[in-house]
Amino acid sequence: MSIDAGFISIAAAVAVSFAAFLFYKYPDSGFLDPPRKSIPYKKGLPILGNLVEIIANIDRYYEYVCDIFEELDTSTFRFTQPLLPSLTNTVDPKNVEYILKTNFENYEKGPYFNKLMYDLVGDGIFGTDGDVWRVQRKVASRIFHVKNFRDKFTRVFLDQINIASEHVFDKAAEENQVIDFHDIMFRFTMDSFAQLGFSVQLNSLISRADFADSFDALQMHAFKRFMIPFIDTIERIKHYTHYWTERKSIQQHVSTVNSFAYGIIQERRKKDLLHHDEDSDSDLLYRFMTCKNVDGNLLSDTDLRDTILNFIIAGRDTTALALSWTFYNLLMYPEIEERVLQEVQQYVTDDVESDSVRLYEVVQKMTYTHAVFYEVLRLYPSVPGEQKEALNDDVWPDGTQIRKGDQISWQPFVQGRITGIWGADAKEFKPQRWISDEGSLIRVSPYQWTAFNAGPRVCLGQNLAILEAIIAISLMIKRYKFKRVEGHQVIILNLITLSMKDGMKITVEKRQ
Ligand code: HEM
Repeated sequence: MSIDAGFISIAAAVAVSFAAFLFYKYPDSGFLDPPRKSIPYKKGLPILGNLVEIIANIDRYYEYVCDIFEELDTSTFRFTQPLLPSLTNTVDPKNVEYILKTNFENYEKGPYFNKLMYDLVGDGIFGTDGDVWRVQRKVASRIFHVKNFRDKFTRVFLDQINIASEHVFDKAAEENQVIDFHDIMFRFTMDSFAQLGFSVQLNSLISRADFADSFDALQMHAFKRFMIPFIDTIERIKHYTHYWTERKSIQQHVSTVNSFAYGIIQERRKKDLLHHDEDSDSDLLYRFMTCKNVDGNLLSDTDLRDTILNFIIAGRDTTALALSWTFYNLLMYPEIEERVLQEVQQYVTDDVESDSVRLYEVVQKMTYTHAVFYEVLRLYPSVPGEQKEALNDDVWPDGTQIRKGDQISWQPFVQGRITGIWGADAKEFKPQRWISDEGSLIRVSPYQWTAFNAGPRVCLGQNLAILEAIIAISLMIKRYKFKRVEGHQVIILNLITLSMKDGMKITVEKRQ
């Protein structure tokens, strides 16, 4: 035997022994991520753990997680995966309360989350912790007061629905067009938030803004980063090959959203030199342009870009999706649609419809419509899953032992469908469950119904979103009868938000 052949034989024997050792050490879990005694886990492949199954189920990720909770009959379990941090999932409201409130200081978004989301959220409110987060939350919270809700925000929503009526729905009804309701809702919430947050008239309801596609592509990429190792390398290769394809690379999408955000900032800087007006002197952008950061300095354009993009994620996608899933359910259940219509006709009379202050007052009284919206967010929460990082070892109320650096996750989507939490009819759409025998809305613990998050980081726009949704539902249902398009299926698309794969195609009829 030559020296080379001998060397190859030895190397092969070492490799085979090492592989056998890995198979022995990780028979059903990920490399370097063995099971732990205190936490049930989902058995997977040797060395690869759950990685392959997760990738195979990526399009139905939260339904897949729901299946595992049911299969293992547990309220907490771990995935094991090679090359990714340990991930523990829980649906137990006591654990969720502990993570979000009782031991809030121990659970941060953390550097891992921030790194994966950085292209999109930068150092904005969604990706940061500690003082940097606290300052942004305080500044932003200044716009959420009753006077703004009543005198400004309601008017904006009314104006934008009127634009949608004139430019989209009336036209679709007259020309018997098929339109994508999901897309229209994204344009409605985008234009509404741009107007109330940045005093910008985007008019994307009139013609679609190209930045929206880039924004969506970046969200899809960020979601995949949590699930697929080396996704950035794959994207980098695509970046160098994109000249031969039609598709934009991630870097190009980043430039598109950046130009959009910097454009808004430049316009405002120019405008402020020329004149002041009541709206832009008190809006969100103004508050951030005039505040000081933790170092006592005014925010840079990069900080302002992060603010704009974070609030667009917050203000556009979440509410657009909630509205899309609301009409999806109304079209599925005509008897529920009929009850909403009756309530709307009772409260939103023609004179109320043209008076934003009265509209603001009456929508607060519409119990059934609120119940429908809450039920939608129980089964179709706009943010289906959440993730944080443990700063120190910890023990959860159910005894789960968490280690420093672990990623932990709770899923509003899964929590909403668990029979142990909501009863045997958990998966059924029943708005009535939100209404007490006395006819008032039932308050459910925010650690059980986590659609708006809870604790110190509860959604800052919760009341704004509910107001916007109830107004939009009321005006659309009062004016139009939407119809599903035969043969078109609405399919869940899991991103960071709960989207619709091919949108929701509808036709429109005007109501008399
Ligand atoms: C149906 C609509 C909405 C839903 C379901 C929703 C849900 C949520 C959830 C789950 C979070 C926590 C996200 C996380 O920390 O990872 C959140 C945070 C937040 N939301 Fe909303 N949201 C909605 C609408 C809005 C709107 C319209 C705004 C407008 C300003 C908004 C502003 C925010 C902000 C600023 C945060 C960050 C809070 C913080 O970290 O301190 N949201 N929202």
